[in-house]
Amino acid sequence: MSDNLPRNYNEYDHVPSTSSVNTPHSRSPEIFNHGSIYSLDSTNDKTQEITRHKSVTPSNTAKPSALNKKKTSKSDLNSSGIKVIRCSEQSLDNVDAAISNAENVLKSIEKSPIDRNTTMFKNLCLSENEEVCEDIVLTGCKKKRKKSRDENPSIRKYTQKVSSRIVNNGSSSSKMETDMDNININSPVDIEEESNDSLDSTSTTTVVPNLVMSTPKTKNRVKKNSNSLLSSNSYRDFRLTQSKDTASITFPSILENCDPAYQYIVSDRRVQDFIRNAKMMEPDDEVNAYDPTEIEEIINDEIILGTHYYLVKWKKWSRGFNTWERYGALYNSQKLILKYIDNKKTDEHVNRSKYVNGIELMMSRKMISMIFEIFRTETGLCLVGILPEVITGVLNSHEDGPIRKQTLQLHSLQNFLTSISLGYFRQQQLSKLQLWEIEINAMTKSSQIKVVNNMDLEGPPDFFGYIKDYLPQKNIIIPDDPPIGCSCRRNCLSPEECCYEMSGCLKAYDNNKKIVVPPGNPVFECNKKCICTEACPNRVVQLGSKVNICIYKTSKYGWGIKSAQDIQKGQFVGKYIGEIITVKESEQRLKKGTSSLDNMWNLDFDDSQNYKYIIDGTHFANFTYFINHSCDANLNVYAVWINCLDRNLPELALFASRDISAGEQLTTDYFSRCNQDTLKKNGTRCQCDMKNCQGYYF
Ligand SMILES: C[S@@+](CC[C@H](N)C(=O)[O-])C[C@H]1O[C@@H](n2cnc3c(N)ncnc32)[C@H](O)[C@@H]1O
Repeated sequence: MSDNLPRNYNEYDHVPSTSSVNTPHSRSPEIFNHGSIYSLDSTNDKTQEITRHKSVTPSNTAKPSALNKKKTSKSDLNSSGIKVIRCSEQSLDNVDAAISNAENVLKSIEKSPIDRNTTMFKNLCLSENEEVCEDIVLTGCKKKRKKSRDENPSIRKYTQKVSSRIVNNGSSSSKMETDMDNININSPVDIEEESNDSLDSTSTTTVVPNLVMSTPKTKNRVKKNSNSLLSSNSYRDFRLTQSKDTASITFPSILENCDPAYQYIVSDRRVQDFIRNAKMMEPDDEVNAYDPTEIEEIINDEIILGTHYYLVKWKKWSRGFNTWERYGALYNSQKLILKYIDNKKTDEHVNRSKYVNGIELMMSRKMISMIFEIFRTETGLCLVGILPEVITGVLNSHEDGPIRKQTLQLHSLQNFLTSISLGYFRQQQLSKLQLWEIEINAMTKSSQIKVVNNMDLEGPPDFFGYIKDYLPQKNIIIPDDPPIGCSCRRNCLSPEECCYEMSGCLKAYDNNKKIVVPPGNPVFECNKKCICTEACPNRVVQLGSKVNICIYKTSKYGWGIKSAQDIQKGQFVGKYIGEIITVKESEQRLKKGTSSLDNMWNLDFDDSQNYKYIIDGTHFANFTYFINHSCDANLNVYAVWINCLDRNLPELALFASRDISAGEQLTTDYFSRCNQDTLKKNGTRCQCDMKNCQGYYF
């Protein structure tokens, strides 16, 4: 989103608006005219829980895992603190096999760079890594003191250390101990396989109400092939058993969740040297220099063997994927280099220490892309499995033999190790995505959300706080006490004067809870003062979405969402939420550039001139944050009132505008929510590729 930061803040009238969905025939609900509603002395006591994702912290990634530390005796350590395993004859055979396989891979890359045959990588796998993978186990329920709502911070920061995240409150119980003991997180290889599972739409909708997640204190080795928390199945089981209790789950740190072989490789100084030298093999390619618009910042430089390298932070790639690039590859990015040099003069120390996390990829982005292509398969990305002792053998082997052979070996090794390193990063990425998925699902009541990135190595989006309800600015109160409700018979199936009628509006839903009124009609659901139950057809948005969705990386415009099941026309899909801020505050945020226009909606359903509030989803939102624009969108937006009857504070609900098949991307029409007059002047190029694509959106 960083490239789409606000344009001139005077374009403020582009902020998505709900007024545009208000048809000329619809009118403000009568209930709005009861002045008393607006002077209700209700307080907004909704303390909601928020998880905030941040990218992995330098200290997390730089530290060797506890796992390795435990297994390594002092005498085994070499200068880099890594256990060195002497090669047996068999290992040396493996070494030869490794090198010849690496060479085959190299040849295949050269011959057919687009060939994504997985067997190349299967060949590269010298042995199954099951034996060396430490499975990580959930430690089972520890009786935790119940936390009151007041104790819970309203905004919690998510770090990869996963420090004590309270997902919900409740009483503790010993029942959990037995249930939880069977839940574990499998090896990364298992995770990779499971990451491509599709969501089962028939899965349970039971919520995890009381869950405390914490950093690992103990780690047990568990049986191979045991259930993985990270698989959809065990996750569902887990959710089913924990309905009333407080559970303690020990999460592995990201590093610990990686195959030790990978950790071993990327932290070995000699391996780093190999990879570093691999850069020297690339041509100094000024013709194909990178497009500077892809680069966010240059953050470090180093001279290696007489060649000047720059550490590049790429737009839309997290810092873990900073790469070292030769000057030639940055030929068109002179301005960025100058800017870096300028910054360096003024703030060298901060600049240098800011991003360095010890395991930056010591290779160019081109090399990453090339090797990354080999990892990619039809169904996702595959990984290399390898034993640490094999790597040791490979590393040691190049020291003997004739020079020509050594050179060849070195060449193969460089590529081989680069591939392995990428596998390591893939593991890290998958772990991060899975942890984020768990966090999101713990906050999502009735549906399941899957997170998938098979496009590149990026982890969860940075700086994104996941919330489940509006987050009002400090001085804004969202009333939660409607003055009136209906008393229709048969759960409103025989309406006398149902809520929508009292409000002078149309009946929005049919008896199957599908929306039937066109966009622009206000929706009045039954509220807490009504006598009807949840089965009432006029209670839909308030019960939460039942649609399983997948947040995934698209090939064209970053993250998006797609349906993980078939959706029927009129079905409720989700609420657009974010911070509720005043118009003035939104102007300031846009001016300062701290919020993005792309993520703002005016709450101007009732009055497009004098509305008070804006939803700002830039920093806090739910999955709807990722909805992309399409000129042929399949979701419509409606303003819905439930327990808050303030005309300025409707909920924004998304409903399917047609039948949608599983796997289809879910989109809205950004046009429908902004001032059409100035569109062309300020439009952003649209890449929806629909037949009716207008070529741009606001
Ligand atoms: C509300 S965000 C949607 C999530 C976003 N794709 C992401 O990765 O965070 C809107 C941004 O997505 C991208 N986007 C959405 N729809 C698009 C479209 N039809 N064509 C091009 N870019 C689009 C633009 O970068 C836009 O600023």
